[in-house]
Amino acid sequence: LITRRSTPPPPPGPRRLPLLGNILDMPSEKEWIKFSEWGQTYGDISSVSVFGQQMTIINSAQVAMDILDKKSSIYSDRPVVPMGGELVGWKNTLALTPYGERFRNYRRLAHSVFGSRSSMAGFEPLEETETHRFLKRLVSTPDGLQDHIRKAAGAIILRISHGYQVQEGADPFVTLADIATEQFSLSSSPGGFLVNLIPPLRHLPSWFPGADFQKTAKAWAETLCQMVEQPFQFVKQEIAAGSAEKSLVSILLDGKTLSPNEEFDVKWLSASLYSGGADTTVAAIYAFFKAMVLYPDVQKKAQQEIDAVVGNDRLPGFSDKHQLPYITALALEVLRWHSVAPTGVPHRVTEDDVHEGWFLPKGSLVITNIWKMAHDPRVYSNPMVFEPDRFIAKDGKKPELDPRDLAFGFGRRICPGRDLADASIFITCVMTLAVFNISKHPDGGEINMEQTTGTISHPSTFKCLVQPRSKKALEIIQGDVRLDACTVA
Ligand code: HEM
Repeated sequence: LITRRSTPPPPPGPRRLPLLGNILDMPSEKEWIKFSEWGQTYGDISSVSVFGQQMTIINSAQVAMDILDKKSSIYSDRPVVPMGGELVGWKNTLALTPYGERFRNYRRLAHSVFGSRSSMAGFEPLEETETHRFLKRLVSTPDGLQDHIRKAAGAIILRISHGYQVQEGADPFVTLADIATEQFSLSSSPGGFLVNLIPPLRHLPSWFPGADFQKTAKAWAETLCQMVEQPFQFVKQEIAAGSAEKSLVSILLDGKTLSPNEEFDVKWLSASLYSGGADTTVAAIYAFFKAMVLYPDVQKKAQQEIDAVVGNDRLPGFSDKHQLPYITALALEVLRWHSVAPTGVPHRVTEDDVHEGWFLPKGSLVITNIWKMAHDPRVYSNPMVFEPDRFIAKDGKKPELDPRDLAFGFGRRICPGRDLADASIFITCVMTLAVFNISKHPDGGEINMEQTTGTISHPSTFKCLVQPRSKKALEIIQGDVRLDACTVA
């Protein structure tokens, strides 16, 4: 007699066809919309099967915490990405590195340098300096808003990771990193390369018909290598010359003799910050500008708070934050209103698990629908509206859920740059609003809440006017940039 222990069912979801599973149900873009519909139909935890692989979709922050935080020891691996991860080599960066020894080391190192609010405080002068430079670029060429945001985000990350100060105009490291990041995005998308859907293809030699991707992989691996190597060598030279600014790399290298393995970790971890932190911050800051165009009353209220607390004869800084509750709430609302990483980054389960009666097999993926969590009417009132007041307790009403509890992901893979992102968003909002008015461009047309598809999603492009608030504001922008060296304890 054969007794078979029956396996519990997978979480509910659209009907799976024999062989095909749910391939035909899968959205080709903006997955978060379809995933939200499945949430409505099947509940906060649902699942589909694609090429025999189960994908469990979580539509509520509470469920994500119950699974990814509380059972983090088995929910912290990443999927294998044949093209981007294996062939091009991005699996050496933190975001794609498998759960294991190297992963733990990366996280430990990252935490030691900027993993807490207090360690981040050492980078605040640098954030203020780079943001002031951003204001200067903006006043001289307001039409270049998107480029200026990108430059400022890259400048902050490269200073924190490598103590490198970007050049005005085209900067070689920023250009290189942006090319590599674009190649990452292309090489990790499931639809972009067949080898990502049919992994055994990765063993085809490059001369084989249809295996052109091998040549592309080689070229992109070279770009990635340059992106990792060049800034790292820069720090080594600076240390040798005695002129290194404090940065993640200089702190971890200075005065120590590292084994090749340890050096590998410092090198790849530092490069991981740019790919994880530049484009994400850009998307959030651009969303801030869009929100200010769409919500002039919010802008006015924010400026009134700055004027009352800071006055009009200096730029605000981090030291003013505790007196600026509305701006603090506004920065949180930026994070909630526009989901930078709408479907997070997939986690991979390393052991069979049963959650509330549903089966999540070893090797299956878990996707967090962060967009839905941030726009869930059960959690946020009028979720599509930009409304900072939701985060301020008033008349006995408690503030709504802090979006930092969901926007940065979950469990042991939670974004290690969250305090840095938080700081960058706050300082850009407050410094910009202190000296600029942001308004609709006369030939800007209709502005909507559209956002681009992809792991990192940007607000759709729009035109706006960015004008100094007064003559005095212009003087402040054009004043000297405080050149505080970074003071990392
Ligand atoms: C608004 C800005 C940002 C948002 C919304 C954001 C969001 C996220 C999310 C959702 C994840 C995936 C978490 C998970 O797997 O559950 C993540 C991972 C990551 N983020 Fe961020 N992030 C931001 C800024 C940054 C910054 C500034 C840095 C670097 C300094 C950074 C570095 C990383 C890295 C390296 C990972 C991979 C972590 C791992 O796999 O262990 N991020 N981020």
